[in-house]
Parts: sequence; structure tokens; C-alpha cells
Amino acid sequence: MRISLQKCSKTACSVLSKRPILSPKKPKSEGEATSFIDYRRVRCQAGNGGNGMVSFFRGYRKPFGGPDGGDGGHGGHVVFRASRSSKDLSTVHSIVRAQNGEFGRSKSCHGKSADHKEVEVPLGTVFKADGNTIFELNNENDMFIAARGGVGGRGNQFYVSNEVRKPFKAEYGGEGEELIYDVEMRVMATAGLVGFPNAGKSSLLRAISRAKPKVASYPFTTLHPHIGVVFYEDFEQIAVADIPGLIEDSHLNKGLGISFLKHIERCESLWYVLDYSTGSLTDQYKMLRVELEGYQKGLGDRASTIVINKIDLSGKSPEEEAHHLSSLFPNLPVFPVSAQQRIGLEPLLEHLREQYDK
Ligand SMILES: Nc1nc2c(ncn2[C@@H]2O[C@H](COP(=O)(O)OP(=O)(O)OP(=O)(O)O)[C@@H](O)[C@H]2O)c(=O)[nH]1
Ligand SMILES: [Mg+2]
Repeated sequence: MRISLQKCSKTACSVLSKRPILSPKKPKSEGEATSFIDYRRVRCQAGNGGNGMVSFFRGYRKPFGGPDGGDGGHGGHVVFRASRSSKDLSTVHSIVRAQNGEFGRSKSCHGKSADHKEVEVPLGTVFKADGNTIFELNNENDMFIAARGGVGGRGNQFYVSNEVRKPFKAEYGGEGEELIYDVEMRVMATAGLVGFPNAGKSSLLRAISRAKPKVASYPFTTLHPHIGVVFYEDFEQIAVADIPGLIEDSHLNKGLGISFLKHIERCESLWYVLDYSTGSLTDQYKMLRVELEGYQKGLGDRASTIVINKIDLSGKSPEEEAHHLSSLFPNLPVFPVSAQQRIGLEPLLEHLREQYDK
């Protein structure tokens, strides 16, 4: 920074000097927060091995010393390590490169081997190539060598033998592997919020976690999934995912398309967030299930919970409503809540904990 200031023209410097050193703090944006990334296609390029050297020792009164070409260093591997502190794949770049090994040099100097490139990923990360699962990282500090670095080439010192005293031969370093993987998170959240646009999914996530997805009174406010973490008193943390709104024929690529439906697959259980103020609740539930089944058979059978939002508009207390609403969905846990007014959230959070403990 200092160098660029010295080099800049007089006028530019005078402009820079007039500006305050620290720009005033702006209020934080309420817009789309950085979205959660649970899938990446990654090209892993391991480092090449360094070449070996052809060299002969030349010293004082020793003009024809023996061969002293050093070996090249090994190229670095690309390694993925599972870590609890990593929550999504946003820190994984689409191209991951490891360094090359250094070349061997004269005077028997071997090249330095490159450090391995280590990338942290969350637990439950799956590596796929051509649709086949290659590896899964399920435990803390498990590692997967995604691409192996090339071996360093041998210098001419290595080839000295009784027959060949002056070998003019050294090896090139091996090439590092270059492989492409589809990296996915197997489980992204304990519960995924599924519902039509404007049902109040983002409001619910805001109410139960510290996540701040955008809330607005128009449909398709949420364009990417967001993850909120619910904190419990015993320091347990449980992830809940806010998924963009589904519409009729979402599974046929209508609305926001099917790309985000794959996020629903990665939720252990589904919370159907139904809007109390619009239409029949049972119809809403049936339509959502049809969409999920249309996308993938069996998805609708995943552990389900009915969350009836905007109960504050009913005029009755949630306890009064609970009995009637439960009869609409026999065999399913039903929770009448108001995300906006923060009514009925405690039983819902207890239910989340039970689901997680199971
Ligand atoms: N009265 C009332 N309004 C609510 C409640 N929860 C959400 N809303 C309102 O419903 C509207 C939609 O809320 P969002 O949380 O953005 O809905 P969403 O399901 O995330 O919508 P999309 O992101 O478009 O799918 C907003 O105007 C909220 O203020 C509630 O419990 N009671
Ligand atoms: Mg939303």
C-alpha cells in the first residue's frame, strides 16, 4: 500500500490525503446474507515433482569431481480434512492447487518438497466423480487425498555405479494428478423449512436462530437456502435450513427451478410451513407433498412436521387452535406458531431437539 502511494501522481495523492483514514461505519445491509453453499464442483490440481539435476562437482584443485546433482522435491497433494468448525463449502474454491516441488540443484542439494494443500470441509462431505461416490468424510479430522502430487525426479548422483562413474542422466519430476470432483454435503440441516412463498419460512428462521434472511411481503424473497443455528442451554447447536418457496409444478422447473430442490434432499426432516391466512391447510400440505414426490420419489415420506404460521391472525390462542388443527393432520406433529409475534416457538424448539437426539 505504501509503495503504491509513493508511486502515484501528485493529484491522486492529494485526493487520497483528504479522505478520512477510516471510512465511517455503515449500517449493516438487511439484504441477502451470504448464501449457504452445500455443493461445489472442484478441480483438484496436485503439484508436480521437481526435476533432478545433472551436475558435477568442480572445486579448488578438483576440476573433475564426482556427480553431485540433487533430487527434485515431491509435489504437494490436495487433501480435504473434515472439521467441526467448518459449516459449509463456501471456503472451498472451485480450483484447488497444490505447489510444485523444487528442482534439485548442484552440490547434492535436494529440492524442497511442497507442502500439501489442505482444505477444511464440514463433517458428512461426500466426494463424487462421474456420479459415483468416491469417499465420505464423516469423523473429525478424517482426511481424503483428492489428488496426489508428483514424485521428485532423481539427480545424476543417484545413477553412479561401478560401471558408470559419470552419469549424464537425471529424471524429470512426476506430474501431479488433476481430478474433478462433485463435492456435496450429505446432511445440511436437521430440519428444512418447506412451504409456499410468503408462508413465513424466513420469519420463522429469524425467530428461532440468529440468521437474518430477508423477510418481505412479496413472494420469492428468498432466492438461496439459508442456514440458521439454534442454540440450546446445554451448548448443543442444531442447524435449520430456510429453503426458497415452492410453487405448483416446481418439480417441472417452474418458479425458481429445481436446482434448490436438491437442498431439500439434504435435510434430515422436513417442516411444512403452512400459511394460516390463505386457503385450506390440508390442500397446502398435499400440494407441497406432490411437488416433493414429483422431484424425487420417497422425499415426501421423510420425517415430517406441520408448522402452521401466522396463527396470530386467527384471533384465538394457539392452545385453542391446537386441538382443531391437530385433527386435520392425524399422525403428524402439528405446531401452531406465529413467527412474527414469537408465539408457540418453545414447543417447536423442544420438538427439534427431540428430532436431533433421535
Ligand atoms: N401476521 C403475521 N405475518 C407474518 C408472520 N410471519 C411472517 N409474516 C409476514 O409474511 C410475509 C412473508 O414472510 P417471509 O418470512 O418473507 O416468507 P417466506 O416464506 O420466507 O417467503 P419467500 O422467501 O418468498 O418464500 C412478511 O410480510 C412477514 O412479515 C406471522 O407469524 N404473522
Ligand atoms: Mg423467505
